[in-house]
Amino acid sequence: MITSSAAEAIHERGQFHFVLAGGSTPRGIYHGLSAAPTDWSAWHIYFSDERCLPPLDPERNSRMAAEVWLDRVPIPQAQLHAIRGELGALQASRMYAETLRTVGAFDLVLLGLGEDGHTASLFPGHEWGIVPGSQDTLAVYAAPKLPPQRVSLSATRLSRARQVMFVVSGESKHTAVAEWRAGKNIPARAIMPQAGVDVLVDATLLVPIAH
Ligand SMILES: O=C1O[C@H](COP(=O)(O)O)[C@@H](O)[C@H](O)[C@H]1O
Repeated sequence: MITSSAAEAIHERGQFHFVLAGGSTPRGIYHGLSAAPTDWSAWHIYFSDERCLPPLDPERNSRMAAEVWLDRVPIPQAQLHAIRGELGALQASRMYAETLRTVGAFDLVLLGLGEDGHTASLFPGHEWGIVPGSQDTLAVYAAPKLPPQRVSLSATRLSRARQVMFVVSGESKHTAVAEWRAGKNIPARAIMPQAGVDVLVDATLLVPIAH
């Protein structure tokens, strides 16, 4: 699905602007991508969120993607747009807003889902950036999942995309998926691209949810 989305974007516009989910769920997907037959010179990589930790910290979203995929393929360095989380939430979010200033709609946004319904670093009870004209990036403090300081793309910016795909895996996500299906206003629901979203769940989440 990712490679076909890339092929279509490259065929139509000569470039593929792809936003990555963080966390552990997409690890296997990224690893698989490292062997994909594609024109890597056309790929532009962004991150949906980042944790404010040193660049080589194993909990950094950019670190995981680099280890299993990005360090193994010839995407030009200037097209790899990491969020500089090591600079702290405010400075890193301002710098990333500047990075995104000239970038139009993303071709594909990949997102995960946390146990509490968060996506990227948009957490329940925090700012999600949903009102029209919201900033592209948010500095996040006191996140309920460590580390407390993060940077996130806003829901508005994540929704400016031709395609948005959620990947959700693990029984611990049952409640969040059930709440989402039931129409509860969890952060994932705030991602509303014109074309709607695709949600890929693993088999453990397809069984009926017991009440
Ligand atoms: O903290 C985060 O959590 C979510 C979900 O992560 P997962 O490990 O349960 O897959 C992730 O989508 C987000 O990018 C990340 O920073």
